[in-house]
Amino acid sequence: MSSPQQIAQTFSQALNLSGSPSHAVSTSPTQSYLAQYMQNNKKPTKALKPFSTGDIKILLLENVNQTAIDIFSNQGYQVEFYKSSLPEDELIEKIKDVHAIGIRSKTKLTANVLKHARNLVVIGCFCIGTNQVDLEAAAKSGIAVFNSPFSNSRSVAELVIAEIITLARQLGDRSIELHTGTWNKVSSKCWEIRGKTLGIIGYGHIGAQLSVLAEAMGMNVIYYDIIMIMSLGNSKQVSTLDDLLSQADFVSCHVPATPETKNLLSAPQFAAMKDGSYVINASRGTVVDIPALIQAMKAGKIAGAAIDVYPHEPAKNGENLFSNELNSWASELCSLRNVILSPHIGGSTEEAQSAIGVEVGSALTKYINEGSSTGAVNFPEVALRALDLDQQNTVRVLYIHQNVPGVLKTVNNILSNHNIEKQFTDSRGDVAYLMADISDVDIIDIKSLYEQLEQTPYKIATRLLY
Ligand SMILES: NC(=O)c1ccc[n+]([C@@H]2O[C@H](COP(=O)([O-])OP(=O)(O)OC[C@H]3O[C@@H](n4cnc5c(N)ncnc54)[C@H](O)[C@@H]3O)[C@@H](O)[C@H]2O)c1
Ligand SMILES: O=C(O)CC[C@@H](O)C(=O)O
Repeated sequence: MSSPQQIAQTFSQALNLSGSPSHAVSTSPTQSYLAQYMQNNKKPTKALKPFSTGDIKILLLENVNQTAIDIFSNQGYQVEFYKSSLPEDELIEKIKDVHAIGIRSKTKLTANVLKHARNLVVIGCFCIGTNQVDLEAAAKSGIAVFNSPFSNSRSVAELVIAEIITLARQLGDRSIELHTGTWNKVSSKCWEIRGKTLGIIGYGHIGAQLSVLAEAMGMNVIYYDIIMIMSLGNSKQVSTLDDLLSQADFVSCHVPATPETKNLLSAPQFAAMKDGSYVINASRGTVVDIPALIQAMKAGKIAGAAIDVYPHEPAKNGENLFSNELNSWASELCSLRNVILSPHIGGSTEEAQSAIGVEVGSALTKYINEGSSTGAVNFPEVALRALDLDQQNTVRVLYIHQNVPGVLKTVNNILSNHNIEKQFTDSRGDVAYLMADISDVDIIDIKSLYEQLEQTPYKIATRLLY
């Protein structure tokens, strides 16, 4: 029979974190098991404990809200926080060791950046848009991505209402004039919004909210979307973008950044709009072709525009929009009358940011602690009831793998010496995710289980929670 010292050595090897595979999250619990074992030379009654949350490192960029920092700190995670995004070389350095990263819209998590992330298990986009992340590269590396699908929708819709009125009344110009002392009391080409038609492109969370607010103010609402969507109130879906452009006095974009929505509004679309109509873009900077908009405004076709998002946005506050040579149109746009420019603040309210912090912070915590991927945008959605910590010697197996035949047979064979209490598996594209709670697991089994799962040819990432 092995002496306690021999067993201690075996456990230490199993635990050696420097040699341990990147997705294993376990340190002190097993050490405490070991201590008990060495004292008594018999198995402790409660051998396995959850991994130590103090080992989890989280990198938060772009001034993610305090509510998220509080959630992570309360878990005991190590949190590193930055107000702005980071240049790519610094990001690559920082991302190497962290288990989770929280970003907003500026940080580009490309395949090149992600390939340096040795321990990363999850990405939190503390916003709606996820176009800044290479979602496929993340999934193929076993990294789940979460966002906040609607916590800032109302804030964006309210900003757009403000912009519609501001454009209709040329309020921005009057304010700029009076800031330099010029009194310019005019009513020519200033309108009420009551009775005017708002055309919404993209009738999702934001478009639908906007529709309700606009109707409450007496506007007629039409919308265009690539899918059939139930209209709210008296709004009406039109079947083509041209239908919308030819009828609307105000056109507001609320679509995601996709190859199909790149330059969705460009010269031909501006030409199809009503004379003297207005353009609003608070979606993504790729959706409206700004040089074409400038030409349409100079020609008098478009009477005003409100732009909140840009193709190349500064990385932090204080940086100049004009200094990026890719924004060479910026000074020409600024010289035009009745143009409202805002620095991507559609979702920037206290209410939205704190709700997003709670929502995404909680999703990340659930994924790290329990493996639950419900709500992930790039990943199979898999969840089991929380691991029953009072149950003896139970381990949760999280196994992310290629979606190919034969995996379940192999994995269940590896687990077959244990009681599989519950199991759930699902796939999305090329990636599948299996979660199983197994009991009757001795601490010595854990290393062996881990190694066997890691050696399977389809493995993307393995985590064992206990
Ligand atoms: N300015 C900001 O601060 C801010 C804040 C939040 C969201 N956003 C952006 O707003 C956009 C919309 O957000 P949401 O929450 O309403 O999204 P959503 O997914 O709920 O709705 C988007 C809608 O656009 C439709 N759509 C997609 N492609 C289309 C196309 N080619 N033509 C017409 N319709 C199309 C979809 O079918 C969907 O109904 C996103 O890009 C998001 O990133 C910006
Ligand atoms: O807060 C941000 O940076 C992004 C806001 C918005 O564009 C979103 O996608 O939710």
